Amino acid sequence: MTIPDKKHGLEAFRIAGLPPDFYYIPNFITAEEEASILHKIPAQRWTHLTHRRLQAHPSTLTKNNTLLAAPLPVYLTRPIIPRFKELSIFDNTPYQQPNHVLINEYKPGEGIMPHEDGNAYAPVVATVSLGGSLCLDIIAKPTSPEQTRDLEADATRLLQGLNGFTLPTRIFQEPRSLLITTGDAYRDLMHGIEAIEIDEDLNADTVANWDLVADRESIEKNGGQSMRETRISLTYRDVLRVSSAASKVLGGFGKR
Ligand SMILES: O=C(O)CCC(=O)C(=O)O
Ligand SMILES: [Fe+2]
Repeated sequence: MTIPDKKHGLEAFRIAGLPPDFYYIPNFITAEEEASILHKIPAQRWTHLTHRRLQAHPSTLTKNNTLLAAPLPVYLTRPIIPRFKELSIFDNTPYQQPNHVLINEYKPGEGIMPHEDGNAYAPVVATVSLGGSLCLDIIAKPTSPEQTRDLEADATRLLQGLNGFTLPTRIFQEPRSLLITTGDAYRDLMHGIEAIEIDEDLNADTVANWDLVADRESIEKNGGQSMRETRISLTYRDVLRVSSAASKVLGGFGKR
Protein backbone atom coordinates (compact mmCIF):
# COMPACT_ATOMS: atom_id res chain seq x y z
CA MET A 1 0.00 0.00 0.00
CA THR A 2 1.07 3.62 -0.40
CA ILE A 3 1.35 5.20 3.01
CA PRO A 4 -0.54 8.49 2.95
CA ASP A 5 0.77 11.52 4.81
CA LYS A 6 0.76 11.02 8.57
CA LYS A 7 -1.68 13.64 9.82
CA HIS A 8 -4.42 13.16 7.28
CA GLY A 9 -3.46 9.59 6.40
CA LEU A 10 -5.96 7.69 8.49
CA GLU A 11 -8.85 10.07 7.91
CA ALA A 12 -9.35 8.79 4.36
CA PHE A 13 -10.00 5.33 5.83
CA ARG A 14 -12.49 6.30 8.52
CA ILE A 15 -15.69 4.28 8.48
CA ALA A 16 -18.13 7.17 8.25
CA GLY A 17 -21.54 6.77 9.87
CA LEU A 18 -20.26 4.66 12.79
CA PRO A 19 -19.40 5.97 16.25
CA PRO A 20 -15.74 7.09 16.30
CA ASP A 21 -13.30 5.62 15.62
CA PHE A 22 -13.17 2.74 13.15
CA TYR A 23 -10.74 2.79 10.21
CA TYR A 24 -10.63 0.18 7.43
CA ILE A 25 -7.55 -0.02 5.17
CA PRO A 26 -7.81 -2.54 2.32
CA ASN A 27 -4.58 -4.12 1.03
CA PHE A 28 -2.56 -3.05 4.07
CA ILE A 29 -0.19 -5.93 3.29
CA THR A 30 0.62 -7.60 -0.03
CA ALA A 31 -0.32 -11.14 -1.07
CA GLU A 32 3.36 -12.16 -0.69
CA GLU A 33 3.50 -10.75 2.84
CA GLU A 34 0.23 -12.52 3.67
CA ALA A 35 1.56 -15.86 2.38
CA SER A 36 4.80 -15.43 4.31
CA ILE A 37 2.99 -14.74 7.62
CA LEU A 38 0.58 -17.66 7.11
CA HIS A 39 3.56 -19.94 6.51
CA LYS A 40 5.28 -18.86 9.75
CA ILE A 41 2.38 -19.25 12.20
CA PRO A 42 3.53 -22.16 14.37
CA ALA A 43 1.34 -25.25 13.97
CA GLN A 44 2.00 -26.50 17.52
CA ARG A 45 0.87 -23.38 19.39
CA TRP A 46 -2.92 -23.53 18.84
CA THR A 47 -5.42 -23.68 21.70
CA HIS A 48 -8.61 -25.32 20.44
CA LEU A 49 -11.97 -23.81 21.38
CA THR A 50 -15.40 -25.02 20.25
CA HIS A 51 -15.86 -22.47 17.48
CA ARG A 52 -12.33 -21.33 16.62
CA ARG A 53 -8.70 -21.87 17.60
CA LEU A 54 -6.24 -19.29 18.83
CA GLN A 55 -2.69 -18.58 19.95
CA ALA A 56 -1.21 -15.67 21.92
CA HIS A 57 2.20 -14.06 21.33
CA PRO A 58 4.54 -13.65 23.09
CA SER A 59 2.30 -15.48 25.63
CA THR A 60 -1.14 -15.56 27.25
CA LEU A 61 -1.70 -12.84 29.87
CA THR A 62 -1.46 -13.94 33.51
CA LYS A 63 -4.59 -14.17 35.66
CA ASN A 64 -4.31 -10.51 36.64
CA ASN A 65 -3.95 -9.43 33.03
CA THR A 66 -0.19 -8.97 33.15
CA LEU A 67 2.06 -9.57 30.19
CA LEU A 68 5.43 -11.17 30.93
CA ALA A 69 7.74 -8.95 28.90
CA ALA A 70 9.14 -10.72 25.86
CA PRO A 71 9.69 -9.70 22.25
CA LEU A 72 7.09 -10.53 19.59
CA PRO A 73 8.27 -12.95 16.89
CA VAL A 74 9.76 -11.10 13.91
CA TYR A 75 7.18 -12.39 11.39
CA LEU A 76 4.52 -10.50 13.40
CA THR A 77 6.52 -7.27 13.70
CA ARG A 78 7.94 -6.78 10.19
CA PRO A 79 6.72 -5.20 7.99
CA ILE A 80 3.57 -4.53 10.04
CA ILE A 81 4.74 -2.51 13.06
CA PRO A 82 6.73 0.09 11.04
CA ARG A 83 3.53 0.63 8.98
CA PHE A 84 1.55 1.17 12.20
CA LYS A 85 4.18 3.78 13.19
CA GLU A 86 3.85 5.63 9.89
CA LEU A 87 0.12 5.92 10.54
CA SER A 88 0.66 6.87 14.24
CA ILE A 89 -1.80 4.15 15.27
CA PHE A 90 -0.31 3.45 18.71
CA ASP A 91 1.21 6.91 19.34
CA ASN A 92 -1.04 7.50 22.37
CA THR A 93 -0.75 4.11 24.09
CA PRO A 94 1.66 3.61 27.05
CA TYR A 95 4.37 1.75 25.12
CA GLN A 96 3.57 3.46 21.78
CA GLN A 97 3.53 0.13 19.99
CA PRO A 98 1.76 -3.20 20.33
CA ASN A 99 3.33 -5.70 22.73
CA HIS A 100 0.79 -8.51 22.25
CA VAL A 101 -0.82 -10.32 19.30
CA LEU A 102 -3.71 -12.79 19.40
CA ILE A 103 -4.01 -15.05 16.36
CA ASN A 104 -7.55 -16.37 15.82
CA GLU A 105 -8.55 -18.86 13.14
CA TYR A 106 -12.13 -19.29 11.93
CA LYS A 107 -13.18 -22.05 9.54
CA PRO A 108 -16.45 -21.63 7.58
CA GLY A 109 -19.28 -21.91 10.11
CA GLU A 110 -17.13 -20.67 13.02
CA GLY A 111 -17.21 -17.35 14.87
CA ILE A 112 -16.83 -15.50 18.16
CA MET A 113 -19.61 -14.42 20.54
CA PRO A 114 -20.24 -10.68 20.91
CA HIS A 115 -17.86 -9.26 23.51
CA GLU A 116 -15.79 -6.22 24.43
CA ASP A 117 -12.02 -6.34 24.67
CA GLY A 118 -11.91 -4.78 28.13
CA ASN A 119 -9.40 -2.79 30.14
CA ALA A 120 -6.32 -5.01 30.15
CA TYR A 121 -5.34 -3.18 26.96
CA ALA A 122 -4.96 0.42 25.85
CA PRO A 123 -8.12 1.25 23.84
CA VAL A 124 -6.64 0.59 20.39
CA VAL A 125 -6.89 -2.67 18.45
CA ALA A 126 -5.36 -3.17 15.02
CA THR A 127 -6.61 -6.30 13.23
CA VAL A 128 -4.87 -7.72 10.15
CA SER A 129 -6.99 -10.29 8.26
CA LEU A 130 -5.49 -13.20 6.32
CA GLY A 131 -7.03 -15.90 4.13
CA GLY A 132 -10.82 -15.47 3.88
CA SER A 133 -13.27 -12.58 4.20
CA LEU A 134 -16.01 -12.21 6.77
CA CYS A 135 -18.24 -9.71 8.53
CA LEU A 136 -17.54 -8.37 12.00
CA ASP A 137 -20.84 -7.59 13.74
CA ILE A 138 -20.89 -4.29 15.62
CA ILE A 139 -23.35 -4.24 18.49
CA ALA A 140 -24.32 -1.78 21.24
CA LYS A 141 -23.45 -2.84 24.80
CA PRO A 142 -26.48 -4.09 26.70
CA THR A 143 -27.60 -1.76 29.49
CA SER A 144 -30.71 -1.49 31.68
CA PRO A 145 -33.98 -1.31 29.68
CA GLU A 146 -34.46 2.43 30.46
CA GLN A 147 -30.85 3.26 29.64
CA THR A 148 -31.16 1.25 26.45
CA ARG A 149 -34.24 3.22 25.41
CA ASP A 150 -32.51 6.56 26.12
CA LEU A 151 -29.27 5.50 24.47
CA GLU A 152 -31.06 4.12 21.43
CA ALA A 153 -33.03 7.31 21.04
CA ASP A 154 -29.81 9.36 21.33
CA ALA A 155 -27.91 7.05 19.01
CA THR A 156 -30.70 7.04 16.43
CA ARG A 157 -30.85 10.85 16.43
CA LEU A 158 -27.08 11.10 16.21
CA LEU A 159 -26.71 8.47 13.52
CA GLN A 160 -29.58 9.78 11.43
CA GLY A 161 -28.03 13.23 11.71
CA LEU A 162 -24.77 11.84 10.40
CA ASN A 163 -26.45 9.80 7.68
CA GLY A 164 -25.13 6.83 9.57
CA PHE A 165 -25.86 3.22 10.36
CA THR A 166 -28.08 2.11 13.20
CA LEU A 167 -26.65 -0.63 15.39
CA PRO A 168 -26.23 -3.51 15.02
CA THR A 169 -24.30 -3.21 11.77
CA ARG A 170 -21.44 -5.00 10.02
CA ILE A 171 -17.87 -4.30 8.91
CA PHE A 172 -16.68 -6.47 6.00
CA GLN A 173 -13.05 -7.56 6.47
CA GLU A 174 -11.11 -8.70 3.41
CA PRO A 175 -7.86 -10.64 3.47
CA ARG A 176 -4.79 -8.35 3.76
CA SER A 177 -6.89 -5.53 5.23
CA LEU A 178 -6.37 -3.66 8.49
CA LEU A 179 -9.21 -2.67 10.82
CA ILE A 180 -8.48 -0.18 13.59
CA THR A 181 -10.90 0.13 16.51
CA THR A 182 -10.26 2.92 19.01
CA GLY A 183 -11.88 5.64 21.13
CA ASP A 184 -15.62 5.38 21.81
CA ALA A 185 -15.88 2.48 19.35
CA TYR A 186 -13.49 0.47 21.55
CA ARG A 187 -15.11 1.48 24.84
CA ASP A 188 -18.82 1.64 24.07
CA LEU A 189 -19.47 -1.09 21.50
CA MET A 190 -19.21 -4.87 21.31
CA HIS A 191 -18.08 -6.97 18.39
CA GLY A 192 -18.57 -10.58 17.34
CA ILE A 193 -18.50 -12.88 14.31
CA GLU A 194 -21.51 -15.00 13.41
CA ALA A 195 -20.87 -18.74 13.10
CA ILE A 196 -22.16 -19.02 9.52
CA GLU A 197 -20.87 -20.29 6.15
CA ILE A 198 -22.05 -17.42 3.94
CA ASP A 199 -22.26 -13.69 4.66
CA GLU A 200 -25.37 -12.49 2.82
CA ASP A 201 -27.17 -9.34 1.76
CA LEU A 202 -23.91 -7.39 1.50
CA ASN A 203 -24.39 -3.91 0.05
CA ALA A 204 -24.01 -0.18 0.72
CA ASP A 205 -27.01 -0.17 3.08
CA THR A 206 -25.97 -3.14 5.22
CA VAL A 207 -22.16 -2.89 5.38
CA ALA A 208 -20.75 0.16 7.18
CA ASN A 209 -17.42 0.18 5.31
CA TRP A 210 -18.86 -0.65 1.86
CA ASP A 211 -17.19 2.35 0.16
CA LEU A 212 -13.78 1.24 1.46
CA VAL A 213 -14.09 -2.44 0.46
CA ALA A 214 -11.58 -3.20 -2.33
CA ASP A 215 -13.40 -6.05 -4.08
CA ARG A 216 -17.04 -4.95 -4.09
CA GLU A 217 -17.30 -6.27 -7.62
CA SER A 218 -16.97 -9.95 -6.65
CA ILE A 219 -19.66 -9.55 -4.01
CA GLU A 220 -21.99 -7.78 -6.44
CA LYS A 221 -21.40 -10.47 -9.06
CA ASN A 222 -22.23 -13.04 -6.41
CA GLY A 223 -25.62 -11.47 -5.62
CA GLY A 224 -24.42 -9.82 -2.38
CA GLN A 225 -23.01 -13.06 -0.96
CA SER A 226 -19.52 -13.91 0.27
CA MET A 227 -18.62 -17.54 0.97
CA ARG A 228 -16.56 -18.01 4.11
CA GLU A 229 -13.11 -19.56 3.76
CA THR A 230 -10.62 -20.11 6.56
CA ARG A 231 -9.75 -16.70 7.97
CA ILE A 232 -6.89 -15.94 10.32
CA SER A 233 -6.82 -12.64 12.17
CA LEU A 234 -3.90 -10.99 13.93
CA THR A 235 -5.11 -8.64 16.66
CA TYR A 236 -2.37 -6.24 17.78
CA ARG A 237 -2.74 -4.59 21.18
CA ASP A 238 -0.75 -2.71 23.82
CA VAL A 239 -1.19 -4.52 27.17
CA LEU A 240 -1.14 -1.98 30.02
CA ARG A 241 0.42 -4.10 32.75
CA VAL A 242 3.81 -5.54 31.86
CA SER A 243 6.09 -7.45 34.21
CA SER A 244 9.75 -7.35 33.33
CA ALA A 245 10.82 -9.82 36.10
CA ALA A 246 11.74 -12.53 33.60
CA SER A 247 13.56 -10.15 31.28
CA LYS A 248 15.56 -8.69 34.22
CA VAL A 249 16.83 -12.16 35.11
CA LEU A 250 17.75 -12.82 31.49
CA GLY A 251 19.27 -9.35 31.18
CA GLY A 252 21.37 -10.06 34.30
CA PHE A 253 22.72 -13.25 32.79
CA GLY A 254 23.40 -11.44 29.56
CA LYS A 255 25.68 -8.92 31.31
CA ARG A 256 28.08 -11.51 32.76
O1 LIG B 1 -10.94 -12.18 14.64
C1 LIG B 1 -11.28 -11.02 14.84
O2 LIG B 1 -11.24 -10.16 13.97
C2 LIG B 1 -11.83 -10.64 16.17
C3 LIG B 1 -11.06 -11.23 17.29
C4 LIG B 1 -11.48 -10.64 18.60
O3 LIG B 1 -12.48 -10.03 18.73
C5 LIG B 1 -10.58 -10.75 19.76
O4 LIG B 1 -9.56 -11.46 19.68
O5 LIG B 1 -10.87 -10.12 20.79
FE1 LIG C 1 -12.43 -8.83 20.51
